Amino acid sequence: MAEEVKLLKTWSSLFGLRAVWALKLKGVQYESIDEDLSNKSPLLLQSNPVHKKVPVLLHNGKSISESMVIVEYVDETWKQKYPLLSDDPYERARARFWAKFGDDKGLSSIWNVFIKQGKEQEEAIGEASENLKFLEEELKGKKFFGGEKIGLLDLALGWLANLVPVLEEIIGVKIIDKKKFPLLSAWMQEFAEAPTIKETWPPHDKLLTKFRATREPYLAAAQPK
Ligand SMILES: N[C@@H](CCC(=O)N[C@@H](CS)C(=O)NCC(=O)O)C(=O)O
Repeated sequence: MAEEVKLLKTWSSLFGLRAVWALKLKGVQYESIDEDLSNKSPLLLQSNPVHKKVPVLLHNGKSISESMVIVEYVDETWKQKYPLLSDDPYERARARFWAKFGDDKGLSSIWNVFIKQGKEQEEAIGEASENLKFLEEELKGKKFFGGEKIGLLDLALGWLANLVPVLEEIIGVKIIDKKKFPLLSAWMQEFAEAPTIKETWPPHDKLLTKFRATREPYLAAAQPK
């Protein structure tokens, strides 16, 4: 029986990209369905009734939500090609730990650099740098977080390579400085240049427009009344 694989996402969702990358690295054929998040489809509401968010993977009618859950599901379901996690339980645990760290601490600290200004932004830069130092350390002796090739943790942290240069351009502040974070900077380049990643990278100009608009309400709220 032919498999039915569908992915609900948006063009700009960095979480959605994790699922796209996992499916593409595995060579899984799938139908991509772009959602309008201002008018969510009945399919999205039915398949992710708890969070009502993209991405959602639909595999032979079963729905799987949360990007990193999807990445692991894809890895376990299409085992033969391109394993995303090591066979070693300790390595697997580390990859999952840093993936969670990236979402829990990394993303929010970098987002704060983007939306804050003045002293608050300086504090956020300090916090983001402390978090980035851990990731720089994790890359020692490796080309990718997964070792010689892209693995689960690279997909989890792909937003760093994808989003941070856009945010930096908008605010005119360097968050991942080459001198301070040479390994992370080299990784960002290697990751972005990998064929599967490059072909799915959202257009830079479109991201700039989207994130400029996303920042506007934060700037307006900071204006003295
Ligand atoms: N933790 C979720 C986050 C997903 C998420 O935040 N998706 C956003 C798009 S980037 C969304 O669907 N937002 C719609 C909403 O919040 O109503 C994951 O990893 O999948």
